Amino acid sequence: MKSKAPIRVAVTGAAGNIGYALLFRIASGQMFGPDQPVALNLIEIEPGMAALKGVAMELDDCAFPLLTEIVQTSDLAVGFKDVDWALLVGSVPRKQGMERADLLGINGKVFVGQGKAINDNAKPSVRVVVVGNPCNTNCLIAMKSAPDIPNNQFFAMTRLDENRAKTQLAQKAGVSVKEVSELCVWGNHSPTMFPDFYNAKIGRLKATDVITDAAWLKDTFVPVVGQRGKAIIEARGASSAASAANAVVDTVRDLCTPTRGDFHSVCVISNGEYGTPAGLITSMPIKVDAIGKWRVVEGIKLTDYAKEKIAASNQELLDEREMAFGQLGLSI
Ligand SMILES: NC(=O)c1ccc[n+]([C@@H]2O[C@H](COP(=O)([O-])OP(=O)(O)OC[C@H]3O[C@@H](n4cnc5c(N)ncnc54)[C@H](O)[C@@H]3O)[C@@H](O)[C@H]2O)c1
Repeated sequence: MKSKAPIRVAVTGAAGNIGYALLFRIASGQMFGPDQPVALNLIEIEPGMAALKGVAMELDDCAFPLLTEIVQTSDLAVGFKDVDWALLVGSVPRKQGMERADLLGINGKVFVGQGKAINDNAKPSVRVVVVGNPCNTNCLIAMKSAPDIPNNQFFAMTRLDENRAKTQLAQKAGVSVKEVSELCVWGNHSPTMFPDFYNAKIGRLKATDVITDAAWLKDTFVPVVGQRGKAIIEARGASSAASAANAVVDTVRDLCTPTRGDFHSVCVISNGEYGTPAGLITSMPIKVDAIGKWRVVEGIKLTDYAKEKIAASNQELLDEREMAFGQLGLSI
């Protein structure tokens, strides 16, 4: 049988913690399937190139049958050349004394450059998933900087938040996590996100009929999910890496696969669905149809409490956009 043409995947921040947990899963076939060859374009900034060489050596040493090529570069034009997917993981971390606005401005510049390079070098069908924080606003900036690439090919990641939320509900209910479905995380990938427990299901039941402790849902579950990243840093001394990489695999795989059953949370361009401000990259429930086109799931009923929480998270995104776009001279 003739083998398929490789899918070319660019990963920025490839020598970082998430990169180290992600690349081996892509190369082993967990993202695109066991018969789909992949080529990896690994992108780092200059100081990361030596470590990247070591990562590439380890990829070689795995002798992955599906891995056809490894490109190592700090040149964005080379890194994004002809890619089918651009996974934007690298990002400048917030340092002590740095204001949120400073972080938005510094990363904003990075994502302007990456957006332009994707626009000019990637395949027109490229799909872009932003992981590096603040991922929603970084994604919006990359999207604005890539005017030739349709807006619906840009995504930011809240799947880790969804996975975290599902496990919290499963553990509270004493059931397997596979029993938990229809749990959308709405809004910004930040502590303001809202994991919608009202519409979640546990088995065939409403989650709120299984977990009847409303105070726990509002006052423990929601903040635990929102603060989980911080709790991991406190426990591990480093931020979530393997679980974040796992969520990247989940996100891309589910964007490539027609959805059977449950929807998933992905930050996408809003067209005003559910009252979200149009033009933002915000997290909503997504399904993919038989020809691979994604759409926001319609008809979900939101409680007033949920609407309030989602509006607050989207307001944070509007504020981030204003701060970042002002500094970068981008227009809304
Ligand atoms: N969306 C999510 O759910 C989620 C979850 C966890 C982490 N994150 C974010 O993912 C990002 C990466 O996390 P990590 O733990 O791998 O960080 P890390 O610091 O271990 O690695 C980041 C890597 O990116 C590289 N880098 C920095 N700027 C770059 C640029 N302009 N181009 C290419 N490479 C660049 C660095 O050299 C470094 O190797 C962080 O912003 C983190 O906050 C997001």
